[in-house]
Amino acid sequence: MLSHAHCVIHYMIGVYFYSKGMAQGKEHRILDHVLKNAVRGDPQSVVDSIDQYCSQKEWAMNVGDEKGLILDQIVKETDPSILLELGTYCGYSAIRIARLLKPGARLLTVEINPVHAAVAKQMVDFAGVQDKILEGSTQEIIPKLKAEYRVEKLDFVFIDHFKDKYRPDTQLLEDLGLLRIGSVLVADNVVCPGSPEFLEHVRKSGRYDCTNYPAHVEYSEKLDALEKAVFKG
Ligand SMILES: C[S@@+](CC[C@H](N)C(=O)[O-])C[C@H]1O[C@@H](n2cnc3c(N)ncnc32)[C@H](O)[C@@H]1O
Ligand SMILES: [Mg+2]
Repeated sequence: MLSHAHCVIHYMIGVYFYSKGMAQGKEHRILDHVLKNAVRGDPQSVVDSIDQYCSQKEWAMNVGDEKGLILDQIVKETDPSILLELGTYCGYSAIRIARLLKPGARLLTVEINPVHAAVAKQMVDFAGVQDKILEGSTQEIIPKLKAEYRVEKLDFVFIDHFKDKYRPDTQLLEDLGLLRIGSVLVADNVVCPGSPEFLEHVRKSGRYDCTNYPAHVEYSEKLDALEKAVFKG
């Protein structure tokens, strides 16, 4: 059994680490790195700074620089006005996409974890982009997009949250009439960890034109891919 002295020592060690910021999670350490090293109002420097930290210090589940370049290319080709992201995490991909958007375009991004959403809000604010972070689950927020967030149809959707939610959330977007002919869905991690039900749906339902973009898991050499699925109606 721990003696009282042990407990006091434990507590003092805890206070020491907390005061040094070491009790914070990885997401706060990524944010601290950005706040110290990137330039306020410069989204490219925020993206670069996150990539630098996560490739050199601590791995994190941002889409990353390699798949990010493919994502950039698809966003540029699509030139979207209304965008939805499923899974914000620290805001990396939301900032990456936002830096390519024309004035007046709107990106809404949904995050279920309040710690991630809070970090992303500070990251987006520091980067100086206009992304709107909606805190809650995609299943709860997607049905509110039309009435509460003035979304008629989505031009672009980046799907990067829990892999078993890719297919039901895609079907929810279809059922609620949020997709138009030509809406572009881009799904991350379709190889690793993979989302086979989603791939089967977009490739076999006859409702999408699909393209696969092989790449690697962020900050690693493990194989992964993005899937682009263009809605045909
Ligand atoms: C892979 S990370 C997103 C990375 C981000 N797109 C990027 O590239 O910077 C997945 C995020 O989705 C969130 N998430 C998982 N399931 C969700 C759901 N059903 N609704 C909203 N967010 C969800 C997780 O909390 C996590 O922060
Ligand atoms: Mg991902």
